[in-house]
Amino acid sequence: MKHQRSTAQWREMDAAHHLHPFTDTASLNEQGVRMITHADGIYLWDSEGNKILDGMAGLWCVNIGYGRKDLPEVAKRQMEELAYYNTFFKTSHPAVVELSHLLAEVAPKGFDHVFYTNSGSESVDTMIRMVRRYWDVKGKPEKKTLIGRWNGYHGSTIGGASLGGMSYMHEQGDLPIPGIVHVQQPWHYKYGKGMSADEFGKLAASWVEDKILEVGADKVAAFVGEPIQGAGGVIIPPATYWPEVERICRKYDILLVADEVICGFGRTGHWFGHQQFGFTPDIFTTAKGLSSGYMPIGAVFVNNEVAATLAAGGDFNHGFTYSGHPVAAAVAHANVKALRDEGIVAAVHEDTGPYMQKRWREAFSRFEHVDDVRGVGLIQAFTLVKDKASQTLFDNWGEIGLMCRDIFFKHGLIMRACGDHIVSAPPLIISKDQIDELIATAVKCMEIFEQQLKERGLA
Ligand SMILES: Cc1ncc(COP(=O)(O)O)c(CNc2cccc(C(=O)O)c2)c1O
Repeated sequence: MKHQRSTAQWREMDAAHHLHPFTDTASLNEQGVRMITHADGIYLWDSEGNKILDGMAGLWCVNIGYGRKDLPEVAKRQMEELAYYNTFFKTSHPAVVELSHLLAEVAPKGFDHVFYTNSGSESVDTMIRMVRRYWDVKGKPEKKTLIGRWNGYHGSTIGGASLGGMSYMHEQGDLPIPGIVHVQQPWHYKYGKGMSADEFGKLAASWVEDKILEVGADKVAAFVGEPIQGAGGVIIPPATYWPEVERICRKYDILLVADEVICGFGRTGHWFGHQQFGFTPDIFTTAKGLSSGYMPIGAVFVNNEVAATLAAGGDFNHGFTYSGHPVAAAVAHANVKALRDEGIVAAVHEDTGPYMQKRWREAFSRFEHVDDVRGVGLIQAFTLVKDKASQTLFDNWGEIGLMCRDIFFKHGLIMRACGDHIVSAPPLIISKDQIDELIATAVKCMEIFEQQLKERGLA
């Protein structure tokens, strides 16, 4: 597409009008934005013609890869046929019905009902309201408290940001709202020194039981967690953690919610992350991979018992103008159908996922300032450490991570620094050759990074 402006003009206009998310606007406007103009497969191009390997699938969301020809066609046809109608007041439309039917097919058994939103945050806030409504209908209205984890991420709405455990978000806007509490995250490397993975998984799960007893089981509505904490730095719990959390939730009659916004739709090699970890939630929230980012849409999956309970309560007074938006639903349907029928999720499980995990561990375990090299499917990470032998982290958590991320960016590779964790979650269509390309570039960058650490006297 011929662009009518120069990068400089775009930068000037962006600085003049555009407020960016999670951004120090003044600092950004000093340097100017990078204008991403188009993308294909796993690659992006900026307005200067630079080609970039997107090791983060946008924001963990472009599962099907960029540049699909089918999805725009589907959007065009749907927009021409029915660009919008709502799903309030006893109305529906073919696109959202077909999507709902397909989602029930790919969801685990017993999840036949979905509620639609426009984002992960809206899915989380919908879940909060659903959970509290569920207990109202059950005649236990005092069961209102939700338990999340420190360093969990559940979005930026008041509810999502409260349920998340990012203190720097709580400080802005007087969060968390009442009725939301947190337990420590199941980060073995930091909190389980000297313990086996199995032992630490059980210990971390016991923190949930401690919190339930502290609040009072009769007051606790749900426990909410990401199967793998994404924005928190790809914190992968030990195998014993989630089954133990599920046992505890069943013991105290507390709903178990999985936030699958990142882990959902094939990221771990399973359709949903909870299947990777062998637990069954009552509700799970999704967005991102549902449409691969081609259209904003989220969906809350509820099991049949929760659905029946909500239905028994009459009107559930919640919903959005664009809940089940026809174009978003049609695109999501085509996306999910392709993830299934093109064998993309299956390939992550059987082929590219194991390949990535093998190459990732081989490539990064040898670096002096890298430890806890980890991953499953096509979500992987490692932690930058000051001293590997003593498992000592760097001071000023996050500074070193940004330094490392900038080196990747300079060499045409997008990886994410979450604190001093370096994480990657590429589009699920990445080939083995492209995995080799990602790893080779990242290794070169890590060599430069460790050289810079020495030159700056940081290690
Ligand atoms: C687990 C989880 N739950 C909810 C949300 C909120 O989704 P929306 O953004 O669509 O409202 C998320 C989103 N995750 C997310 C969003 C933006 C940036 C980053 C990052 O890692 O930099 C991560 C998420 O990862």
